[in-house]
Amino acid sequence: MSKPKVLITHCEVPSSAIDLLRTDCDLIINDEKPYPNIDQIKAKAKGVDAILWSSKLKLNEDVLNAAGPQMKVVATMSAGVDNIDLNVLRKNEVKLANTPIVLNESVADLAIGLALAACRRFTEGREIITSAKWTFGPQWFLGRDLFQARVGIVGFGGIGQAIARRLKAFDVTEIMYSGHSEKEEAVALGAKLVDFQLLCLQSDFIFACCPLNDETRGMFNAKAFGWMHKSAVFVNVGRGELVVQKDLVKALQTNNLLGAGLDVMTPEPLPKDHELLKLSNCVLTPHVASATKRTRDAMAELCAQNILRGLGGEEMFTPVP
Ligand SMILES: O=CC(=O)O
Repeated sequence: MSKPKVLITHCEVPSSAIDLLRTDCDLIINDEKPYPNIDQIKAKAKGVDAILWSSKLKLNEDVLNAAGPQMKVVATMSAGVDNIDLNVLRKNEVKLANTPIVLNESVADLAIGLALAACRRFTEGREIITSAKWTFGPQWFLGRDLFQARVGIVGFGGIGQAIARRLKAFDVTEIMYSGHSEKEEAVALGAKLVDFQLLCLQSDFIFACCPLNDETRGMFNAKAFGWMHKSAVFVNVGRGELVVQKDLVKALQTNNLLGAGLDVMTPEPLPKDHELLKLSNCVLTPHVASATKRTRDAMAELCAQNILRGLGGEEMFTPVP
């Protein structure tokens, strides 16, 4: 019996995942560097039974059509599925799995890193050194503490909770979160459900880590930044489109926020002359919150296991409903 064909959309998917798939599947691996475009992916997708999708590109009807009706399983190497047309997958009875949970700790680490980098003014500090403006004074270059701060977490899923666990070690005064319903896990973390406006009004640090969907797109807009106080720090490890970016730029330019730490932005990659890069009170990382060796290996292996289970007709470990 012939083996199922699996397309791996990026040649740098960790080898431990490739090894898991290799025995039972014929693999087609995209080898374009640094990453393939959609036409290159579509060309290789023809006739495959499953795809390990390691790409920020849109997985839509075109891709499914290019693959053909036999294609029944997609495993995306990401927690977010906002680049995947879920309706089209559903309509074509294609099973989808993502990689939640395994990346929570790495993303939470980076979120805390960005919060500290923003509140202690890392970007500005480096600029001061490189422009030979380093001086000294008891009031010079003051930042704010995460210690004893009030913190708001928007999106209290696995990542939000991992951030909250780290915040306990910083002795924060209060952890608030917003969302649709009270989370059981919040009790042990001493986190309190509040509405989004109150969270913005009362938090010294605001962490955005919710999924991007029609409800959350653009929720951090001029109004929300207006609710935040001038000494607040905004951190985004969710998706750039959660934010109306021009409103954030304005809030930072006018010092209506102390600072921002962003792992995600719009567009990605960000052009090198973008406004965000001109702001001393903004710390940026290039969408790498899950980019540690351990986590990327775990994400890839989970994708491989999901593909094997999906192709074998078993329940996948982390199906997207
Ligand atoms: O952004 C990264 C992810 O969704 O895993």
